[in-house]
Amino acid sequence: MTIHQNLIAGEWVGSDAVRNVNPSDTNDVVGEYARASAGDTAAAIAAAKAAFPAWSRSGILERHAILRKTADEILARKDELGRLLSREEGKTLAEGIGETVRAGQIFDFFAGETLRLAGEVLPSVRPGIGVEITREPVGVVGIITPWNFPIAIPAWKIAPALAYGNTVVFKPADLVPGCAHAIVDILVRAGLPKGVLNLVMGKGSVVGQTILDSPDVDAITFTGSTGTGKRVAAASIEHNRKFQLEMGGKNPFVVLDDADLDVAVEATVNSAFFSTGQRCTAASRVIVTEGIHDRFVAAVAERLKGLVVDDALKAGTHVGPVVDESQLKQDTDYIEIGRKEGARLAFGGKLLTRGTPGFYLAPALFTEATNAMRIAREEIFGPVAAVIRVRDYDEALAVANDTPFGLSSGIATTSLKHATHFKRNAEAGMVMVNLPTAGVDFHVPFGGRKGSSHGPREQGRHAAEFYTTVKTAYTLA
Ligand SMILES: NC(=O)C1=CN([C@@H]2O[C@H](COP(=O)(O)OP(=O)(O)OC[C@H]3O[C@@H](n4cnc5c(N)ncnc54)[C@H](OP(=O)(O)O)[C@@H]3O)[C@@H](O)[C@H]2O)C=CC1
Ligand SMILES: O=C(O)CCC(=O)C(=O)O
Repeated sequence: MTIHQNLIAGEWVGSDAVRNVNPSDTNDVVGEYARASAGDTAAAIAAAKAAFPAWSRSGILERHAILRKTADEILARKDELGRLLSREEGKTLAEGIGETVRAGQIFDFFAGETLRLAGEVLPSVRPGIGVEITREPVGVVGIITPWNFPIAIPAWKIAPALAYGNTVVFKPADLVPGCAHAIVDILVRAGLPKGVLNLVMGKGSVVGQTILDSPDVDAITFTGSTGTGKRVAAASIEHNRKFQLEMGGKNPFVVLDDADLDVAVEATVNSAFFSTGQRCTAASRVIVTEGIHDRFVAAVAERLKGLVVDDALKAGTHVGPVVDESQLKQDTDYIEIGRKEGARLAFGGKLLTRGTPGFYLAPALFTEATNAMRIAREEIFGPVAAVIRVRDYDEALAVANDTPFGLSSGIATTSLKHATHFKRNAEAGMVMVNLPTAGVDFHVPFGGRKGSSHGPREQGRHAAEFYTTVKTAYTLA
């Protein structure tokens, strides 16, 4: 089997490789991927540092052409790349192709941003002096990504980093090196100069930690768990570098008595269970007012009965497997915790056997949960949701906001008054009305509040805030 190598200073290197398997069928080896050492990672950082002066001064047309070409190739190969994604991560083929298209659109968007770079010219408060405000690249950006969006998250970090003139050391999650390798290969063939983008696949404790500890990394953008996020923060403060964190969520979806039942059920099932619930924007707390509660729970259970949990690549599968054994254990441990806490398992929650050895779990719906239970407070990151019964809108809003997290939140209602009030008062970075909490646009800001996020927003033109640094220049006329 060919080894997919790391890219350091423009050279594909590495012979120490591991096999990556398909979570739908652990007998299926997706590929062999090189593992970078701490020394390889240091070499990648040095290469990015050496490439920075030239790349930061490169023409915007060159950057535009490379990003545009990358977008075109990703979009042209969406079926093949989407299939690779589903094979290594376990989301369904439709979800894998959808995510690949989103990655192509992100590269396209940031290709356009290179042509829209702008500054400001202002008069000084002192007569006879001019003031210019410009944005400059930050330097070497360390990009550390999770396994749950193996192509979209790397795309929404790599594309703006390069568009604004930074160089990159990219460390993808160990579970999903395939998509990472594929997009780096596309970018290099699109004409990226040597050293501008370096790929270091391997373990977080080795590769990731080397990036965190390096004084030559000027900024780190991270998506993943709260625990690792805190390490990124501590190391970055130590090195006085810029950092941006996207971490967990415990997102609420509120269903009011006046909701359209079909809309509420569809949004809940999508939010909680699609992509196997493995989205930081997934709704895992469904907060339902008394008047609709029983009808709503019955309708959700009915809808869940119709969901096919099976091999991600099979036609007709609605929910693929959990990503690996350790995440499956985390999910089933929490299902047991929920039972012991006194919540009622109204649907699913059992391990499933399919035609291939994979990590299959029936979507689990708890009812009679309270917001104090661990299943309502801690991120599970699987197809597990808890319904919490409340009296009215005011209590629903209070429960929705009673969480250490603040990424996304949603409401199902036909009341303009409640929708408007919820949009203004939900303590979250993103609010959805009659829509799932997950599944966001690629051209607008993405991010949260409280324990979910730190630093400037990702995506859209707001991404410039993290990937550039502002300079104010004064000139005596
Ligand atoms: N909000 C989100 O989008 C996500 C949240 N999670 C949450 O995190 C839990 C665990 O998932 P997991 O993938 O282990 O999350 P991690 O936070 O461990 O992984 C995210 C990234 O950080 C890397 N990493 C791990 N340790 C270090 C370190 N010491 N220094 C630098 N980088 C490091 C990982 O590498 P490697 O893969 O090699 O370990 C990976 O690339 C999930 O169950 C879920 O609750 C997970 C993924 C996404
Ligand atoms: O909901 C989405 O579209 C994005 C979710 C995401 O970025 C995540 O789960 O990490």
